Amino acid sequence: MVLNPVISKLAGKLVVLASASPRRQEILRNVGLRFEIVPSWFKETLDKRLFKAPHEYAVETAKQKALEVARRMPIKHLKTPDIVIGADTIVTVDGMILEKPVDKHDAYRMLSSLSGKEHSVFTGVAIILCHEKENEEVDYQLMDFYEETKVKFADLSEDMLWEYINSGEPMDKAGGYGIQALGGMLVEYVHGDFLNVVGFPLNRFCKQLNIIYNHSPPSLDQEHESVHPSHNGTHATSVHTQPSQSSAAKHSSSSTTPGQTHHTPNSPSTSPLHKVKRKGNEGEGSESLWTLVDSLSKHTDDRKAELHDSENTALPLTGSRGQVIEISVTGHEDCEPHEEDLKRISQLIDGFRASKALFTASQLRVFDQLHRTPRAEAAQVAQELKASVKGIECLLEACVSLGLLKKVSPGVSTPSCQKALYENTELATTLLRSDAPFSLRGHIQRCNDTVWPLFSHLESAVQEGAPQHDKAFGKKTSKDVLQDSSQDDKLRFMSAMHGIARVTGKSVATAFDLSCYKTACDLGGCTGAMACELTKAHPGLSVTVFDLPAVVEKSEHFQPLCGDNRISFVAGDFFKDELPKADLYILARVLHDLPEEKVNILLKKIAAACTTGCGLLLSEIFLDEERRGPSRGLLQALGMSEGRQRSAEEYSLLLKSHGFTTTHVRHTGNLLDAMLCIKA
Ligand SMILES: C[S@@+](CC[C@H](N)C(=O)[O-])C[C@H]1O[C@@H](n2cnc3c(N)ncnc32)[C@H](O)[C@@H]1O
Repeated sequence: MVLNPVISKLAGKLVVLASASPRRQEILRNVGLRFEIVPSWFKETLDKRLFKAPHEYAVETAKQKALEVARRMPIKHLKTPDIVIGADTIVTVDGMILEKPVDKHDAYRMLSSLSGKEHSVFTGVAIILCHEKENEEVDYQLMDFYEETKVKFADLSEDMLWEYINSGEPMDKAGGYGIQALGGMLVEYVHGDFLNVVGFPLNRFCKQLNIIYNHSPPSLDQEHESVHPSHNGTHATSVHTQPSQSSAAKHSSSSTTPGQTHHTPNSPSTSPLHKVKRKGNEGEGSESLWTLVDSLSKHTDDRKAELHDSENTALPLTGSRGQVIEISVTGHEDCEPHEEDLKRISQLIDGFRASKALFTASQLRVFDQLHRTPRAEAAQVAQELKASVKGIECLLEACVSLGLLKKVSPGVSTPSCQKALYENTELATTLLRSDAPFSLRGHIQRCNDTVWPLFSHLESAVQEGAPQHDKAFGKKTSKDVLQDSSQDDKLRFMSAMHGIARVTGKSVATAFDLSCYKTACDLGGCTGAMACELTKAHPGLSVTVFDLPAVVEKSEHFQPLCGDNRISFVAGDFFKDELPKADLYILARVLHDLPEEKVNILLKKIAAACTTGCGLLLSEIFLDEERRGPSRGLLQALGMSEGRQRSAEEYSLLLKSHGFTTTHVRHTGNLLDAMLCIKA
């Protein structure tokens, strides 16, 4: 077994995986490799047309990813890794390279092109060894390889395709499928390394590591080892003793950004900072390839220039194996931030101002006032709202810039001294007026009154690992805040829930065919907004809204919502009381807020109340598998006291542990996603 000796050689070394893919992380973790994860900033934007074969593209992308991290770490993280691993997986069919789909239609295009056919999955892997020298320069040596696996898909019907796409699984996967999960059902056969399809060719990687650590790599002064073609045809290399330039290197040099000077032997550098040569030389029996990639000074002056390179630039490092490559890196240039990055960061910095401007306008009822009296001057609005003209003028202008209000220019015939007039945008009319059917005013108020104070103590919340209810409200937990709240506060809470349920209810209620169910029970159904959408969408369904007595008592404030006599309210505590009988239970925005033990108590109770075939409709924000988004879920988690946000897969596993099988997952595109599970 090649792995164990390699693992022990890696002990104590800083191994870095330049990939955020949880699948790659899992594969490597499962074999006991200890590593840090530093996702690469290199964007996968190399021009595919410039590569003769698809695997060259995958290998080049893997190299660029690994190199970007290897070069960034000494500068940004102030530590030099010993080894950086980069990988890129692509799917090819009919001469096309398929990466990750950008949206559902792209996923459809990809999956339908794979239907009934054999395709290839290539993973390019780059291993970069970093050698820190005494003068604080870092030298990099590169080894790369790729693995090909053939996969055949069954014929996929339209229904199957869409069902799979709507599961959300295709979105972050090369070729639009994940063989290790639901996508496995689409596959007829796999020829080659299965893990290569998952995202990392482990077997081949271990062999390469074995070559690195059990045959010592060449010193930088030595001639470098060369490669032989591998037996499985996945890796064809040749040995060159003469300098030559590969097509990939030629092409990628054309993508060099202004300010950089990357040179191949055919275009020597005029002012190289580092000039590095690699010589090809055949080494008997060896399978390794070493490329001296680059030297990078850690001195401060050079850092700026190197950062500039490291952001997302395709460096023409190597061509095909065994060729002489020269690289020169110009330094001492100012690192200009990208325009996009500046926009993004200033949006984030100003985000709190925008939120607070919206909260204030909503609180002062600016949108209600402009609905009553559209096209009003700031002074008029100020007078009605009993606020200062100066303050209201600033607020109205800010709201215009945020797209909440429109500023109507005085007409041509009106005197130029006439003041600007303000009116609601459509967004304000639909969502911000307090009497709009889909008003989010209650939710906005709650954000202002409850979330804002909590977030102003975020630093201590993060330091202590707990939200700061005591600092913000003088109460211990969110439950205490709710319990001790006045009748008005309770109504406000319900109004906040109501707004979100109104805007999301239809997407959730229509996400699945529920025609087989006759009775539903919405546990924690609050004002009955979801029940209303469910009865509208499913004419044969009656819904019981089950909530705490204090909530049910006040539900009449929100009635009649849709005047349907198929909706009834039952007061109770779902942890203590018997649950109303139903053949479909609904849990919308309940589980994420509960501590694990309470989640299990509740699910156990529901499972006990269910007979076989009984449904459970869950509606929550589903995080993506890698927990990289959506940010509204992750930001919400920052202020949560007891619960946790989960991915669809995590919910699915949780429900499975209580005897429910997930049949459908819908990323609705609305604020909440949905999952339908059946009691097995
Ligand atoms: C976050 S709100 C969600 C409301 C609604 N499902 C929605 O999506 O808009 C949680 C709801 O669960 C209710 N709830 C909390 N604890 C409960 C309990 N022990 N028994 C019954 N309902 C409860 C709350 O009163 C509240 O209406």
